[in-house]
Amino acid sequence: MSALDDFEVRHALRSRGVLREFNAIGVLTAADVHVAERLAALAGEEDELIVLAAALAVRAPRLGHVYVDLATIRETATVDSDEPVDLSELPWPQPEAWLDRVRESVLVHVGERDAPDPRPLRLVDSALYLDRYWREEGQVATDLRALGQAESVNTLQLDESLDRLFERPGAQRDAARIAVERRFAVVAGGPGTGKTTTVARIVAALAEQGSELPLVALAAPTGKAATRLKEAVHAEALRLRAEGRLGDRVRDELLALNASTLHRLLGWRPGSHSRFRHDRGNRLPHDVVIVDETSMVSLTQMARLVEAVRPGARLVLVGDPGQLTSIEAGAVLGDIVNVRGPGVIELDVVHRGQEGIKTLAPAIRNGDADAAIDALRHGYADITWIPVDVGEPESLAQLAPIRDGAVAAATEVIEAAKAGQDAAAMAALGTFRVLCAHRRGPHGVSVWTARIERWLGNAIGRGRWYPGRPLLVTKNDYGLDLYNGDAGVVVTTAPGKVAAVFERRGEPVHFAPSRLNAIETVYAMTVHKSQGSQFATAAVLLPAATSPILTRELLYTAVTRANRHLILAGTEETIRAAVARPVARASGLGRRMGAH
Ligand SMILES: Nc1ncnc2c1ncn2[C@@H]1O[C@H](COP(=O)(O)OP(=O)(O)OP(=O)(O)O)[C@@H](O)[C@H]1O
Repeated sequence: MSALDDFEVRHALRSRGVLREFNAIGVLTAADVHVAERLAALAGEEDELIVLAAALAVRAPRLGHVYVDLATIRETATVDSDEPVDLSELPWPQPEAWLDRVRESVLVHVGERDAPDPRPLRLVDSALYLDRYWREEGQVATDLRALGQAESVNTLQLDESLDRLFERPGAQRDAARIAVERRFAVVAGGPGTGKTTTVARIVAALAEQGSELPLVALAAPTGKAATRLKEAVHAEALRLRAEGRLGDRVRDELLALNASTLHRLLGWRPGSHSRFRHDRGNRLPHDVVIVDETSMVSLTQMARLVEAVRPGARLVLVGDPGQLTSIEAGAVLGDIVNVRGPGVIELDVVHRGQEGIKTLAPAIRNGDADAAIDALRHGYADITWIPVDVGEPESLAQLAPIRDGAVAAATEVIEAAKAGQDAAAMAALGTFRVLCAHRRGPHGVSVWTARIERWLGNAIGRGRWYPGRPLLVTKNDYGLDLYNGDAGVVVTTAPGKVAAVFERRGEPVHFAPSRLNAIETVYAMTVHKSQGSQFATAAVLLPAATSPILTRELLYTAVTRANRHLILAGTEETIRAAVARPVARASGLGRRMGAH
């Protein structure tokens, strides 16, 4: 029994009746119960049902929700298990009576009004928030509303810029117009719809507005996404100049742009998760802040960002609201896009990619399971569908395309690594990746990593740092400039010597293996971790249809990781279950921004 299990059991034994049952079945962790009991003890709250409500409010952000809806939690609660678990047997309180008691608690402020005395919980209708999240959500809504005003622009110049920068009218050109005309704009769209291409043209159009060059910040939640954004903007600048659609001055301005992680932009301070150098009292100096991959930005990160944007500056959020949301609480991009405010525009024409994936991805995103199954059955050259449950041992024989692909790609990586060809090894690394929903269990990353290593057999060298070992960084390391999700590979540098190679600004960078802290072998990775990356071939292994992690966003994110070829292993039942289950994150941002 692990220390954690031990703690769970010990805790369950100490807790009181109702909480103990919720803990035992897996709805509440020991930590949820512990925090709620501490809050109650400090305030002298003894009502067990209030402590239960508090523990569910603590649990919510752990699962990505901003609050718990006490009126519906009985129907919506799930536990992370491959097996279906019946939660209806739990002693759920009757919602009306429960809410009446919660409203009276000393732990709880009721309603939207600011209150002088701090209390840890906030109840708005039937939504129970940890006060911190209620404040952050309100702050983001207020700051975005304040930003969302129109700007005075030189319309003649803007028309001229847009006519020159865009070949034809369409959503991309509309997005650029909006981003110049308004201080807050959102450019939403799936992979290959031209979001990054449009960013370059937005900056160009803004630069052409005046003689003063605006100070532009490009940022993304991960280092990898930031690098990609910068490279795409530079490539677009060179292309536009070559086509005679951009002057030298603005081309140079675009080429001088760097991109950073959001953490870096805000001035992350060691030892602090939530405090940054730039905040409401010390705003960012930039005139324009552009954030890519915004679907991965949590409510807390967004709160820190929008308070740091100075009044009068512009904020442009770019991302794909169909993808998985941030690991932490909130579904900020989706909420903002759903409000459909005047600054929001969706790009829907896909300019890149293969026919099959281009047909399958929107079917999933639109929740059309029949169309998704049709696309899989159609026989497109870029899709291989293996309709089996990969958790069943007898399915292995049918998974030969995955074995062949994984072994071929890994062999190429190993050969390049042994020959000391770092760039070639990095390139081969991006040609194939197995993606799983879970980390553990028969459908999980651990089992598949071990399986691929077995398939490779003697091709893998001895020891931990064998040439060709594919690496994944699992924690941000600001000192080394390596970030969670960065992929690298071990390469021979001299006889008997190796280095871990990662890519920085398009160039291979070497690190001594001993300097790396949180690192894993990455023959397979979770779909969550793969967000923001694409692979020539992605082999997606779906979990059982009953897995609570299986959602529409997970399937959509997984299939859109494939650039040229998708191998999808999962039964029709599993695919239909995923498409039918959009992530329903409890979040009040849309309502508080003045939607519906
Ligand atoms: N209007 C257009 N006409 C033709 N090609 C386009 C157009 N817009 C973009 N493209 C091309 O489509 C490809 C994808 O564009 P881009 O990388 O900007 O998309 P994206 O939405 O940022 O996708 P991702 O998020 O996957 O990177 C690029 O090769 C780009 O040059």
